[in-house]
Amino acid sequence: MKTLAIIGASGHGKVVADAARSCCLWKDIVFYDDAWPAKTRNGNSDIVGNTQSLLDLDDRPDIIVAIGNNKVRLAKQQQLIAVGFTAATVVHPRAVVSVAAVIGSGSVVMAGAVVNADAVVGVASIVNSNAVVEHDCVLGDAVHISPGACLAGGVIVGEFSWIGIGASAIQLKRIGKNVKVGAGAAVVNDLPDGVTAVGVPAKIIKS
Ligand SMILES: CC(=O)SCCNC(=O)CCNC(=O)[C@H](O)C(C)(C)COP(=O)(O)OP(=O)(O)OC[C@H]1O[C@@H](n2cnc3c(N)ncnc32)[C@H](O)[C@@H]1OP(=O)(O)O
Repeated sequence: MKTLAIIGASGHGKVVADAARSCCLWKDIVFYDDAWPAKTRNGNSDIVGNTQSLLDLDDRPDIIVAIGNNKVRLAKQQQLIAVGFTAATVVHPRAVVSVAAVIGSGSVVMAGAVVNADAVVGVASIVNSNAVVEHDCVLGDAVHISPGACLAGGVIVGEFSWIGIGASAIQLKRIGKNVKVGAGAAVVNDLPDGVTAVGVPAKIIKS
């Protein structure tokens, strides 16, 4: 068994650590954060180094980046993969993921989440607690589906988009890249790249 290094000693990182511990796939789970050595603890866990400390290791752990910002998370994952690290995929044992779904490397699926048949989740993505990604959805890289958000069948979400807590999208809608869907919104129309949409039904408030 290898060690899992979680990069990003954040609240999200704590939840990733809990999910990873529940998987029992790693002998040890440790945090790295560029705020180290000024910051040495994340909740009840030690932060053992920063990115440079990780790069200096001879015995390389698996990595998972737990940085909330979608673009920063993917960039950090790509930086580490480029020098030979392997990005783990963490699926909480109380998530339900279809055998016919694909979860990209470095992505996490939290407790209570459902990813149904033929759904595709890109790399470095977050399917957060109790979120639902229905059958045939296609999520780009570095997407975040917040807790309790629900995507009906066949929804497409572009890279770097963030679906807010408790939001939903009806079937077959296309949500572009770099989109923010506000907490509690209901997406009933396609959304173009780069917009922020809120409300029920979701309306664009920023482009
Ligand atoms: C485990 C975790 O914690 S995961 C994280 C979960 N968190 C979330 O899901 C948060 C989702 N984020 C939101 O909903 C945000 O409010 C966003 C991204 C939609 C908008 O954020 P900002 O771009 O900063 O917009 P801002 O706060 O300036 O609000 C702009 C307007 O939209 C309104 N608004 C913002 N969010 C919403 C919303 N979810 N629903 C309805 N109206 C909203 C504001 O009241 C404001 O209205 P006003 O201009 O009449 O005053």
